[in-house]
This record gives sequence, C-alpha cells and structure tokens, in this order.
Amino acid sequence: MLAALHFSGARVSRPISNLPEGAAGLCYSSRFRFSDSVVITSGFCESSKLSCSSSRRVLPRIACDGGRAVEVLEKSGGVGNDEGDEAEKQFSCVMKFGGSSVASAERMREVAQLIRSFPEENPIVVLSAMGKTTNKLLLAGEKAVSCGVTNAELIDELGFIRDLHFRTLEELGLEKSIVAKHLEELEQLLKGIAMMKELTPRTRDYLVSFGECMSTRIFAAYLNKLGTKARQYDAFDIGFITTDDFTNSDILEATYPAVAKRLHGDWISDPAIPIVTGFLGKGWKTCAITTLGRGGSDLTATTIGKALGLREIQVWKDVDGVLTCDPNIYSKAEPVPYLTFDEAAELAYFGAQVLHPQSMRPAREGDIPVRVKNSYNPNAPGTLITKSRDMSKVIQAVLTSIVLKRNVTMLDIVSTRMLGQFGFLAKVFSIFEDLGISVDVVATSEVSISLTLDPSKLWSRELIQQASLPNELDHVVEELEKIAIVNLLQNRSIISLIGNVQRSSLILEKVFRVLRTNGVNVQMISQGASKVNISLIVNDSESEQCVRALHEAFFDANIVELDLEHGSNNGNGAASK
Ligand SMILES: Nc1ncnc2c1ncn2[C@@H]1O[C@H](COP(=O)(O)OP(=O)(O)O)[C@@H](O)[C@H]1O
Ligand SMILES: N[C@@H](CC(=O)OP(=O)(O)O)C(=O)O
Repeated sequence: MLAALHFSGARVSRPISNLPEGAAGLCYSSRFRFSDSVVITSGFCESSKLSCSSSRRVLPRIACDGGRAVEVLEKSGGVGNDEGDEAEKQFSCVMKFGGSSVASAERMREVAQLIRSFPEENPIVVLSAMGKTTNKLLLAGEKAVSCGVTNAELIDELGFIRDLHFRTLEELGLEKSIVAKHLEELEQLLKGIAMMKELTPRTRDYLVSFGECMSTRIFAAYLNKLGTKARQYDAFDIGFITTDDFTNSDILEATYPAVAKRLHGDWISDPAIPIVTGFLGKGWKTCAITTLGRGGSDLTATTIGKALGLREIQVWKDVDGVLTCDPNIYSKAEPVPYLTFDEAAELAYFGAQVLHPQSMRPAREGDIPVRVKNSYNPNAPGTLITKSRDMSKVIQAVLTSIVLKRNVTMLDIVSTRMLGQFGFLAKVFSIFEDLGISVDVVATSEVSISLTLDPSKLWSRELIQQASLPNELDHVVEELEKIAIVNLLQNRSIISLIGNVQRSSLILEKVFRVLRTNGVNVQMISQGASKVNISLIVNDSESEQCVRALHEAFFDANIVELDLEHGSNNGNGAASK
C-alpha cells in the first residue's frame, strides 16, 4: 500500500535503518523551510512500521524511482529560518526565458548578457526549448509513426533540429559534443516510434523533452565559457514530481521541498547559476518524463519561486508584458502595467497564450510577485503581477484585458422533468465527471443549463485518439439525453473581459452598446464567482471582430472620456483585496 510518511517531533536522527526496504517519506513543516525532519526524495513506501502523524501537513505524494528510496537528505538540526534566509540571499529571483528568447545563438548571447548585467543578482534560470523546437519534435514524432524505420533518420524536422542546435553551438564557439548524444538518442527514438508505428502520450513527452534538455546544456556551457559559473539541471532529476498525466501533468507538493533542497545544497557546496529545463517533470508512479502542458516553463519558474521563497519571478517573453489583448488579433494592444494573481490566472485559463494556465498558482500561494518582461526590449517596464493592485488608476480601473478562446463547444441542456425537479444539476455534472471533461462557463435557469466544454481537455484527447473525438462528444450527448433535451453547438468563442467586475454595470453597458452596433448577439453570459471575469459566448466567425471593437471601446482614446463620464474612480478604495 502506498503511504506518505510524516516523521514528526524532533529531528529523526537515524531514519534509514528504521525504514523498511523501499520505504521513504517526505515531510516539511512550513511552506519553504525544512525543519526538525528528514526529507527523503525519490522513493516510495510500500509499507511502514513507522507511525504517521496527522498533526502536520502530510504530503499527498511521494516520489519513486523503481520502488527504491534512492536519496535521503537529512537536515542536521533542521534548516529552519536561518538557512531559509541564507537561500534567499543566494538566489534573488528566478528568470524564465521562453522559446523566442533563446531561439538562436544571437538570442542566447543577448540573454547571457542580460543575466551578466546583474552580477549582484544570483538568478535561477529556467529555459524553454529553442524557438519552435517543441513543435518540430511533435511533428517529427507524427511523421515517424508512418514513415517506416529506414526513413526515420531522414525526417525533415530531425534535420532542422540537428542543424539549429549544431549551428548554435558553432556560433557560440562551443563543442558539438554538448548535444551530440542527445541528437543520436533522438534519432534512435524516432526509429523506435517508426518501428512500433505508434506514439503514445508517454513517448510523446519523452520526445519533446529533448528540446529543453539541449537548450539548457548549450546555454549553461556558454555562460561557463563567458566566465559566469553555471550548472545545468534536468527538472526531472532534481525533484519535479508530477502526476502521471502525460502531456498535461500537475506538479505535486513533494516538488517544493525536494527542489529547494537540491538547488540550495548544490549552491552551498559549489556555487553556480542553475540553468533548469522548463516544462518537464517526473511522474510519481511511472518515474517517466512528463510535461506540464504547452507553455509549461512558466509553471516551472513559479514552482521554483515558491519552493525557494524568492523575491521575484521573472518571465521573459517576446512582447512588452501581458497585453490588453492578443496582439495577433489587434495590433494596437497595449501592455498592462499591473495585474492581480486572480486576474492573471483567469486571463491565462481563458486562453491568453502569454501565461501557462496553472502558472499563477505557486506564485499566489507563495505571494511572490511575477514580472512579465520582454527579452527583446528589456527596458520596457513589463507587467507586474501581485496579490492586489491600485484600482484607482483610471485606465485600468475597469478592464485590464480582453481574452479570446476559440473553437469552444457549447451545450444547451433542458430538463425533461417538471419545473423544480431537484438533483438535475447534480446529474448533469456527474456525467461530465464520469467522462472526465471539465466545464468552463456555466449559466443556469430553473430547468436548463448552458455550458461550454474546456477545449483543452478535448484537444489533449484529440492528440491521443483523433478519430474518436466526434464519438466522445456523441457519447456526452447520449448520456445527457437520458435526462434532458440537448442541443450541441460547436464553433463558439468565449470572450473574457478581465478586470474590476465590481464595476460590472459600467462594463456591460459598454459591451452591449458595442455589440449592438456591430450586430452581434451574445448567446450566453456569465459573471464568474472569481469577481474578475465576465465571459460572453459568441460565434467563432464574429469573435475577432468583437474583440477589436471592444478593445477600441475600452482601451483606445475615448475610454477615459467614457469612464470619467460615469465616474471612473468610484470610491471603491485603492486596493482590490
Ligand atoms: N494578452 C496577451 N498578452 C501578451 N501576449 C499575448 C497575449 N495573448 C496572446 N499572446 C501571445 O503570446 C506570445 C507570448 O507567449 P509565448 O509564446 O508562450 O512566449 P514564450 O515562448 O516566450 O514564453 C506573444 O508573442 C503573443 O503573440
Ligand atoms: N517548449 C515548451 C514549453 C514552453 O514553455 O515553451 P515556451 O516558453 O516557448 O512557451 C512548449 O513549447 O510548449
């Protein structure tokens, strides 16, 4: 039986001899600090003669490595506050650079320069794969499934990846050997996929991990060459423990103490800037490489920020911060100077590609400010994301941004029973629970429910079993039709208005004026419990036009006039929370 052990009380001095073979526990007593305890990572417990304490928080998961406790870390006397403070001195912030920031040798030089321009800061650096490497790896995997073993080494994307990484090494004056083994292994893997004629989610995660494993090795070697001591880390080897949901796994609590312990310990024995692979983890049951979902390096960065209780988390992108809307939809989008964690989380969840949907969670839990910056324009102030923001600022008082999520499926579900029938909502949601599909936006009446289905859930399945996707939706409808009349509406979009929903009347008045002028009918509306988001459902075909029109109304010149007309500083006070 699996169990998490919690060694309570004073320091456990000889834990290993007390442990049955294969047993390991993991505990900590505050969010960032270890104390009076033994921390054992990378092991799992099959049985235990040790007593478990419920007096403190018991971690829900423990890591494994082939069923053996492989690493036992003992704190003599506990790390406590002193060493925690020491850790803060060692590492001031985490700096995450996305694919666009490390897309070439030139970009890597600039990022290295940026890091070296703050010699007093000892950052922990998190990197994504170079440029579009992740997409290329995925495409190479898809091609390998059907190209035949002899053709696997000729796949275009493999050639592209090989050229990009070798060229970058050459331009930076580094040895090819730094990634040569990885490239050989990648070729072998593609041949293996070709031989098996299948690409499972587990193999897919292993396949894309090559991107981050190579970019971090190149960058660490380059910093060392410049005389800035750096050490490369694969996240799956330093305690990033996740669920085993390949392609979209969740970070488990065990990660925080394990990662802090490893980075902290290495720094003490041999100081060097850690260069950590973003996006990757290790499944707690399978011990296989997992990924955190597309864009997951943001989550790696905030997890490290929380684990070490750092002063700031910086995510460096190719835009001047979080913008008022997707610049690909409306080129006049402006940077948003301040956001709250709640606003940023909502914005990310409802489709703004700029931040990973789960990335705000660790930052919010650790109350660590997140700064979104532009590596192409480091002097731009960027966006600062904190617990609260000043709601009296005119331009941001009402809305901070508009987000579009396309290709959403909407369901209208009307009960076939009499008015007032209780349990209807419960039955509907239990069907979604059974099918493992999450719901985004919901609006209800006495006998009907309108809701949208989380497209990312459907997309991730689409990757797994493309052909069966329509069947899956059919199955949802089939189940619901046992208790209701169901109307399935596809090709819808959710437009989310993120901001100060306390001023919803002002927001909605303007929204409906704009939509009426543009001849658009809203099919569903929901003002979320989060208090920072109003969601509107419209047809996909009308959605971009709506976003542009709404942006003009809320953010372009006349907004200030309109707001002042209605009293923008409505006396709600300075802080949001
Ligand atoms: N509201 C938004 N604010 C900023 N960028 C956005 C927004 N919505 C979509 N984007 C897109 O997100 C991109 C940045 O995110 P991402 O590609 O994940 O960066 P990186 O790979 O550097 O981490 C931008 O180039 C932009 O096209
Ligand atoms: N390379 C991964 C992880 C990531 O976070 O990338 P980026 O920071 O470039 O969005 C991806 O493309 O999904």
